[in-house]
Amino acid sequence: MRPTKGSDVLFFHTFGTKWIVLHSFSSATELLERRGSLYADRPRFVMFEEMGWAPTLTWLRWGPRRFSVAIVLKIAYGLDVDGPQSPWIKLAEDSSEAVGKSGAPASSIMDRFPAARYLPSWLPFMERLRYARTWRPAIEAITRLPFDAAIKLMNAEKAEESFVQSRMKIWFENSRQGCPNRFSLEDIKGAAATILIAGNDTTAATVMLLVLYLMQNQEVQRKAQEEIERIVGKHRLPSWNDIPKLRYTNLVLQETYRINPLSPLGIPHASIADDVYNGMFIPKGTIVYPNVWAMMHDPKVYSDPFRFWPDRYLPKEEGGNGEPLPIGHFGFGRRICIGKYLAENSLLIILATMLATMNIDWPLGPDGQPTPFEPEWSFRGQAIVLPFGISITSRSEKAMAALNEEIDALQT
Ligand code: HEM
Repeated sequence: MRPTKGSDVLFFHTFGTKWIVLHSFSSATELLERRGSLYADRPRFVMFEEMGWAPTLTWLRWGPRRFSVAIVLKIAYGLDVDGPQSPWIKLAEDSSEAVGKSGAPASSIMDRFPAARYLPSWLPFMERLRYARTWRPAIEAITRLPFDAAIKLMNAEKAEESFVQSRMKIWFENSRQGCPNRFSLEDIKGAAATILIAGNDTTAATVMLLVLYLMQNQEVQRKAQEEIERIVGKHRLPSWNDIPKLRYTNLVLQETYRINPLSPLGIPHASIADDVYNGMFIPKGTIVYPNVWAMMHDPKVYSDPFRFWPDRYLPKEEGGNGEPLPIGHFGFGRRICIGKYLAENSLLIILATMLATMNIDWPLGPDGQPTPFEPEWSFRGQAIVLPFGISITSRSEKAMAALNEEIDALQT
C-alpha cells in the first residue's frame, strides 16, 4: 500500500496483518457502502471466541449465515421480564458489562496471533485472556438460558410467537422430514442472543447519554419541551403518530449520536478481495476500521464539534448552521446495524416521554441547589457514560398520571 499525502486513510502493518482506518465520511462511504460487497467480511475475533461469543451474529464472517439478518429483528424468545428482580435483567446486565469493557473488537494479542489463546492466562501480558475467561460464563449464560426457557415454553405449548419459536419450528419440521437445515441450533441461539445483547445494551447506553445531555444543556431541554407541548399538548403522553412531527426532539437524538458515537471505531470489517482506493493498494484480508469519532468531530463538517448543539442541523434561516445529520454511528454498508430503525424508534419514544413528563437537572448539593459535576466514562470498546446522579421533578400532574397509567397497564 502507498499512502497519498494528506490522505483520509491511515494504514499500517503489524506482524503480517494489514489495517486501515478511515477518517472521513467520503472514504467510509466509498469503500464500505459503494464497494460494500468487497468489505462485507469481519476479521476473526479470537478474544471474543474465548469469551464464548462465537455463534453471535455480529462477529460472524460474511457467508450463507447472513440469512439470519433478515429475521433477527423479530423479538427473540417470547419471554417476559416480570419486574425489576427478573433474572433476565441480571443476565443482560452481566453481558453488557462484559461487552462494554472487553476492548476494541479484534485488537487483542489473540486476535493477531490466535495461538496466543493457548498461553497460560497468568502471564502478565495476557490480561485480555484473563478477562475473556472471567466473563465467559456470563456470555454462555445469555446465549443458553433464555434459549432453554423458550424451548421449555414451546414444549409446554405455551410459547408466544417469537424468533426462536419460528426458527425452531422450521428446524424441527426439516429434521422430521429428513431435509437439510440451512441453519444450525447454534445459529438460532446466536442470532437470538444478538437481539438481546445488541439491542438492550446499546439502547440503554444511549438513554443514559440522552439524560446526561439534557441535564447538561438546560436550554436544549426547554426548547424540546416546548416542541412537545406544541405538538402533543400537556394532557397525554407522546404517541407513535407524534414522532415524525417532533423535528427538534429528533435533532436532540441526532446530536447525541454525533457527540458520542457508542462505537467510536465502529466494528471492523475485513476486505474480501484486493482493491485500489485513491492509488492505494488494499490487499484482500485487510482489517478496516471506520473512525466514526473523527468523522463526527471533523471541524470542517461540524462547527465547534464538541459543543452539544442540536440547532446546528437547522437551516441558516432558522438560526442553525445547515450541517449534515451524522452517519456512521450505526456502521456502514452490508454490515450496517440491522436494529437501527428499532433502536431509533425506541429512543425517540423514550426521549419524547421523558421530555413530556419530567424536568431533568443536576443533582442537588448539600445547599439544595443543582450542582454540576464531571461525569465518568468508560472507553474500553464502547464509549459509555458511567452511572451518575440526577434530580428529576415531574412536569405536569396530568402527564405523570398518564405515565403511571401506562406503567400500570404494562404490569398487569
Ligand atoms: C443506539 C442503538 C444502536 C447502535 C448505536 C448500534 C450500532 C451498531 C454498529 C456500529 C454496528 C456495526 C455495523 C458495521 O459493522 O458497519 C452494529 C451491528 C449490529 N447491530 Fe446494532 N446498534 C444499535 C442497536 C441495535 C439493536 C436494537 C439491534 C437488534 C435488535 C442491533 C443489532 C445489530 C446486529 C445484529 C448487528 C450486526 C450486523 C452484521 O454484522 O451484519 N443493534 N450496530
